[in-house]
Amino acid sequence: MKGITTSRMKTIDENCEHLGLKGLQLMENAGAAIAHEVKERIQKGNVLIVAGRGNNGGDAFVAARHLVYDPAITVNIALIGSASGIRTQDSMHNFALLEHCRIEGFIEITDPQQLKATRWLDDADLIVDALLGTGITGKLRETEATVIDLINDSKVPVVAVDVPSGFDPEGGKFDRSVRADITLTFHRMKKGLASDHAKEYTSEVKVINIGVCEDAETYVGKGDIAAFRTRSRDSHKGQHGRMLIIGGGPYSGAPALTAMAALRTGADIVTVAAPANVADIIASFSPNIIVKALSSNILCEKDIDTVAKLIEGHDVVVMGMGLGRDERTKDTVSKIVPLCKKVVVDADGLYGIALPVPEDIEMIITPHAGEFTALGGNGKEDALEFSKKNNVTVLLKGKEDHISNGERVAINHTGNPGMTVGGTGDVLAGITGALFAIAPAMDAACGAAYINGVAGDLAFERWGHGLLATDIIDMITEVMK
Ligand SMILES: NC(=O)C1=CN([C@@H]2O[C@H](COP(=O)(O)OP(=O)(O)OC[C@H]3O[C@@H](n4cnc5c(N)ncnc54)[C@H](O)[C@@H]3O)[C@@H](O)[C@H]2O)[C@H](O)CC1
Ligand SMILES: [K+]
Repeated sequence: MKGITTSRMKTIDENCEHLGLKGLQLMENAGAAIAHEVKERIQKGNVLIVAGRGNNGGDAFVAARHLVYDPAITVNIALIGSASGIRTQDSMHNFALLEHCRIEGFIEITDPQQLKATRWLDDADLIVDALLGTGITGKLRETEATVIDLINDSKVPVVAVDVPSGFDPEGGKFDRSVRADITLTFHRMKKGLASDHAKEYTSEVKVINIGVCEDAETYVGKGDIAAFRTRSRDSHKGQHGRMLIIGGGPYSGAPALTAMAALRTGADIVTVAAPANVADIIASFSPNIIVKALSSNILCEKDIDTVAKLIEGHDVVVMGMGLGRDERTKDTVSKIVPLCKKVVVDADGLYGIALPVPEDIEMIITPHAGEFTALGGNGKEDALEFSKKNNVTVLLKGKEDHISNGERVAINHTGNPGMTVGGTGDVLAGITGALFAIAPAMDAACGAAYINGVAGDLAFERWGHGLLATDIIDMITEVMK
């Protein structure tokens, strides 16, 4: 079973919040499950909870409240750091409730020797490891590392909360980690726990349902763009994506819309390679767009060397809009795809690609229903199978967009009927390419569908059915705030 990444889990958490399912509710379910597991393992005795200052610790504070309800169980809590340093509201909330419970002993640890001095490790019948969960970042700090060694040296059975503390949820190798008898991981298997070296750190893993509603996982929500909204202060030019658009010919507006949408989504550099007859028109739309004129008035074989050189200097290619469907153009598109690392293909470009996509190319296609059928797709229910079979991420546009990378399907239900106006597909392709330059295909396609739809909804509020594709572009930054 492939596990999910921490960022995917964060997205689900944020989508839960937006659906009205609070983190505190999820924490309560997580903590109750921990308490249940502890009781399965010891009917009576001493439980030592080793807690960190994040939500991993918060889960254990809930478990403590549930456990001490049973007079046969005593609970001692060792918190790494000070209670005033508890980092999250949910964890602090559950810590405060412990004032009203029969907790045997509580200590704030700044020096691991303090834990040794309590002898709680010697007297414990079971340890709940709630030091660190998916919030671990970078090299293990000294206090935590020594406490982990003390836990392992104690030989006391360990129930790990979400992931063994110190273990990398993403599957990398960290220097030290708790060795658990069982790990209770919440909602979905984590990528690291599905890796073959996980066995060294936990004898068993149980996936615990904590009541996440399905739509938080299936529907694309604000959580799906969280990663795109923050920017590190020390960003440098080009870090947020250099995009090459190959478009235009019979049409000139389409690639310009794609370019402006990409810039508004945050792409640093956008170059449009367009047939000579429309190059100046596209350049005239905005000084923000770099335009390279190709050889004639349609994309053709003679342009391949020029395009190949341009591809080298960009992170992602977006191809198709406004190209027209001349046989020479379709043939040239099929020859350009193998030169790309990451490519978004839309509109007329879809008539030139060969499926399945070669393994070494990451492709997102953004067809509407008719284009999907022309590619051999069989309606929105086929998105998962089609993407798996063809090694392509599909953003199938419709009243609800269906997005799949062959592993899962996401549904975007933002957007409105006003968006049938020409050019919205060009805008979507530009947003998709800008995100694809800095994120995996599925995250980029989901994020783009959401941003495009919400920007369209904001434009609808302002202009109703009279909204234009350029209005959607103007709303992109509003959505990404
Ligand atoms: N839907 C869910 O998945 C739920 C998850 N829950 C639990 O939440 C944790 C993740 O919580 P988070 O606050 O993000 O972080 P952690 O508690 O895992 O860790 C942060 C904590 O650890 C310190 N820290 C970070 N890196 C290091 C390091 N290298 N060395 C030492 N210390 C480090 C940091 O300072 C913080 O204090 C998840 O695992 C679940 O257990 C929800 O409660 C339920 C729903
Ligand atoms: K843990």
